[in-house]
Amino acid sequence: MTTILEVKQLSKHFSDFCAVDKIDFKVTKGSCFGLLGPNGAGKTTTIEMLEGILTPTSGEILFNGQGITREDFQKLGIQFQHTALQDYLTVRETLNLFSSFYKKTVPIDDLITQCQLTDFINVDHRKLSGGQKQRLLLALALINDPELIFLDEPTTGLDPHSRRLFWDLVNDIKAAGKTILLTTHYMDEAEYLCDQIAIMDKGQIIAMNSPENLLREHFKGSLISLPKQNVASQISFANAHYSQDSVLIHSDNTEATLAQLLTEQISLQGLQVKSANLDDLFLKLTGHALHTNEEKTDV
Ligand SMILES: Nc1ncnc2c1ncn2[C@@H]1O[C@H](COP(=O)(O)OP(=O)(O)OP(=O)(O)O)[C@@H](O)[C@H]1O
Repeated sequence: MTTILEVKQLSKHFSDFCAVDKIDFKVTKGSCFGLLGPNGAGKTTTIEMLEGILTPTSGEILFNGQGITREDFQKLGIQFQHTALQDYLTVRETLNLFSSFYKKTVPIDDLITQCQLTDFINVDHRKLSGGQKQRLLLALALINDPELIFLDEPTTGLDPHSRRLFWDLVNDIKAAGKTILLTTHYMDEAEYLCDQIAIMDKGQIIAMNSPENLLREHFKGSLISLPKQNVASQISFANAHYSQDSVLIHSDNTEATLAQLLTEQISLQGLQVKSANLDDLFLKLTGHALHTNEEKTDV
């Protein structure tokens, strides 16, 4: 497996604030690599250094084994969280305009088909829905036939149908041999799309592996979820995490844990035994949930 991108001890400080703190990772050619984490974790700062938008405070970025150069930046495709597009242009005119910025481009009609924009080519881009706009931004990121494509939180705010459609497009791009680096704070998106993920929190990478291996590594048994109101006081289990509405117990022996709950006269109403997902992993690793300010209590 060939490494297309390697990051060594990369850091970014804004004055005395450390937004990215000595991170290391490698991205394999043809894979989808995910940077995951809550708001403020340092994901955008990281990819903006990789894209050449921000200058790192320290560390190295290697592209195809060599220090990344200005020419290499031409081989990247970037879908920003917010891209300012020229007003009054249709979808096709916008694609034509961006196409004129590059020496090497792919045929616009191919991009229109690939990104499912056929029905909107003559529509002013300002009239597109959220999902349609994201597909246009994806087409713009692909216009220079890039080797490596950065997608910065591409499905934030989209409805479930539009997200699914976008995920299918990303998988098609990967199947065509392109490499994708994606940031997201949706764990299900990372689980669905990414071959490798790095979980970031407070500027650091706190776990990195394939989603399956991460879950296997950190959750040996089952995950028992109980509504919080069933538990009057803190229960005497190791590995109990309190989230907003529930108590999660990581159990190596489901039967024994259920027996203990009954012994402690805790109601099993609403109890679920489930497989752990990446949200559960984030809670376990950091003590706080990805989307709310929740607290963990180990008792
Ligand atoms: N130009 C800047 N000056 C000062 N602080 C900054 C600057 N840019 C980012 N930060 C801070 O660095 C931290 C990381 O921000 P960053 O945008 O990289 O996070 P993120 O993980 O991408 O979050 P989000 O999901 O909200 O986009 C945040 O605390 C942010 O306030």
